[in-house]
Amino acid sequence: MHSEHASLFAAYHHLEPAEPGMVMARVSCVMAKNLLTLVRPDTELDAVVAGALQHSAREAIDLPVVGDMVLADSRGEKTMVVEVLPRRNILLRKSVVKDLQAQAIAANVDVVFVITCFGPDFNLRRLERYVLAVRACGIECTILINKADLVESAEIDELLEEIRGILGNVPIHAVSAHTGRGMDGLGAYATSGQTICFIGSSGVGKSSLVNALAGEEVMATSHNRHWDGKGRHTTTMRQMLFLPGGITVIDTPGMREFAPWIMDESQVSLAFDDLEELAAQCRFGDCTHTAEPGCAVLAAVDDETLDANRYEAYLKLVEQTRELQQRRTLRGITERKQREKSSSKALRKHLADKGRR
Ligand SMILES: Nc1nc2c(ncn2[C@@H]2O[C@H](COP(=O)(O)OP(=O)(O)OP(=O)(O)O)[C@@H](O)[C@H]2O)c(=O)[nH]1
Ligand SMILES: [Zn+2]
Repeated sequence: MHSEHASLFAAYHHLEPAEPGMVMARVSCVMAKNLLTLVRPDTELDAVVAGALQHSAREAIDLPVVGDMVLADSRGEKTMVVEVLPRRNILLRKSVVKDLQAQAIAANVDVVFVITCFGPDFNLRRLERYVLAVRACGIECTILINKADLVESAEIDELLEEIRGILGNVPIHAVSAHTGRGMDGLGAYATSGQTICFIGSSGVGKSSLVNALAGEEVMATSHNRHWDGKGRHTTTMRQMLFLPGGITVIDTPGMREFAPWIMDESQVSLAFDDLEELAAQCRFGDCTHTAEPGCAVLAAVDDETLDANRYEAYLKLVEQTRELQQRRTLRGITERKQREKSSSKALRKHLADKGRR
């Protein structure tokens, strides 16, 4: 039934539990916080997250996310996910609700399609943030610019050139879900066993592209989708779809913002390999590329071989990363002190109770 996961299950084979009733499965949908759907090569099952796993999770991203490989206990009335197996990768973004926290989008992904579209809403800076976020997670990224049917060829070429100038060598495809233009170029990604995650703002045509890739209507688009009466569509959960040809698609709801989640500076360099190459030629090993003599990065900005906006985006990200690291360290210290305080209080109470007995 779900033979598309065969290669992934093969890769995790050594972790398959021997105990009867324990199964290895992949998370295909996260409905509520602890209500999940799992798939195995032969079946699909509903599950809940075991209490112990919920309690041991230090952060929300430690809990199962769509795409995760998990171990589940199917002996009881309800199948319970007891462990999240080591992830090959995880796509994260900065949480929009909780400062200093990451939000998990999907795990064990082969390629992320960052979708945007031609038209007045196109925003280069936003596209840059999406690409940064994906690359900073060490995941391969491809840009699809949809609705190519709405513009002239010359306009398409101009925009592609501008993006390449700024983002370097990211693969870009101008496509149209409506006419099928450029869809052939996606064949290389759409091979059996691959997991493709679609991200992009609402209305860029993610669902339409999934359908075009599938060659049939596997998803409702905004044309024919049900609305919940509050102006939102009802398919807000992340979900996995299985396309003919053994391709797994993880579709995400349209997101207004996709801020990169970056915990240390080495991740910044993952997203700026062009800049790092230049940095290797700076005179000083600890060059900050802001004022030093012999800085190859500044020289490249001066002679315009490095885009000034890209340079600024880099500096901003490095600064944000340092600030975030500092704040996380401070928060860690406060939390540790609080824990110490409450455990010594508990100990004192325990001793006092013992003394009374
Ligand atoms: N002209 C044109 N319109 C398109 C194309 N692809 C999608 N659309 C239209 O764009 C609108 C949004 O398409 P959807 O596929 O629902 O977009 P989505 O990104 O899935 O939206 P969310 O689910 O809200 O994130 C619909 O009216 C589509 O008909 C295309 O290639 N060309
Ligand atoms: Zn430098």
